[in-house]
Amino acid sequence: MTVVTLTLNPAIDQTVMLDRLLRGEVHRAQSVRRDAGGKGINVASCLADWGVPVTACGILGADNPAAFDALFAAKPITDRLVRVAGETRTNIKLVDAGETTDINLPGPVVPPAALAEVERTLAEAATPGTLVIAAGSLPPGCAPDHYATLAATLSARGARLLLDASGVALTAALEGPAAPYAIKPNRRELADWRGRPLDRIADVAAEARALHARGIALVVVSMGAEGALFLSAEGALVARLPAGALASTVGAGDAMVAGIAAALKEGAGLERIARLGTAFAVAKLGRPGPNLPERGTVNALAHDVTITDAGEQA
Ligand SMILES: Nc1ncnc2c1ncn2[C@@H]1O[C@H](COP(=O)(O)OP(=O)(O)OP(=O)(O)O)[C@@H](O)[C@H]1O
Ligand SMILES: O=P(O)(O)OC[C@@]1(O)O[C@H](CO)[C@@H](O)[C@@H]1O
Repeated sequence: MTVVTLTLNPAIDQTVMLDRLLRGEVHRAQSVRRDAGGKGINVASCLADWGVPVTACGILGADNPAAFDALFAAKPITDRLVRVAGETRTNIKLVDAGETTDINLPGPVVPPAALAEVERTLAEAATPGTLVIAAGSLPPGCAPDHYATLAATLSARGARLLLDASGVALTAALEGPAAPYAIKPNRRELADWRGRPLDRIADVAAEARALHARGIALVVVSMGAEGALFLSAEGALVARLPAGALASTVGAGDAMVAGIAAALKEGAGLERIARLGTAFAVAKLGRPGPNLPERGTVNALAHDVTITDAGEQA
């Protein structure tokens, strides 16, 4: 199974470590780092660390590609990103006491010709049987139903879409004519879409079941420190693993998506998907940037994941 990521709104993540974040105050940062990012890029980076070669499609600003060029030189990621005039956005991540405050910029306007070029490269890469992981916000210039259209195109081509989106892009995809193969919203994104709080895990499971009934084969809802719910035709599980020291929570959800994709590539069932997704996420939490430790460490974490039946949750 070939794996392709689609990142239409990548970012350079500028992570600033602070002792304590105080609104309105002057802060002296402990340290700062810059990583090539954006959800699909982070997924590609984690998959590459696990040993899965991946093709990265999408958009990149032509004026500041250095961090991305370095990532693609260091890891087995085939760069099929379409260059557009201007800069890739820089997103600010303020980390204090393990908590992250995100300031995400809108990103540059993407011209229609560039989007058409992305469609061409994606059509070449997404042969039948391919898993396409579309992740992150849509840039200005992109139609809000872009992912909904993509779900239909890929399904007609015999490729599968794993979608990690939020807001109107997620709503359009969930309510469009073709269901994505899999989705990974976080709990808040799912609650925003549903228009009601999902305070109990039973509420999350009920929404996931309803989405599965609409044709989404695999529904994963990440819930931060509470773990994640995994639901498919095989059943509904909650997977949890306590994290050690948190280096940065940025991209934990993307690492989980990478773990899900790695398990799908193995042809795994729901429990292995839940174990590997959780292990990737927790492994990433211990490191800054979209990076995993070596395979043995991730496998040991996967072994330690606690799996419970979602029906047993309050
Ligand atoms: N503090 C934590 N302790 C243990 N596991 C965690 C913690 N934070 C995140 N995780 C793991 O990482 C997974 C993904 O985290 P989260 O739900 O925050 O995703 P997200 O909101 O999509 O993140 P992001 O957008 O930053 O990538 C969780 O389902 C859980 O398995
Ligand atoms: O603005 P979006 O596209 O929703 O999210 C972008 C982003 O926050 O997602 C990644 C973490 O998941 C970061 O690398 C990046 O800055």
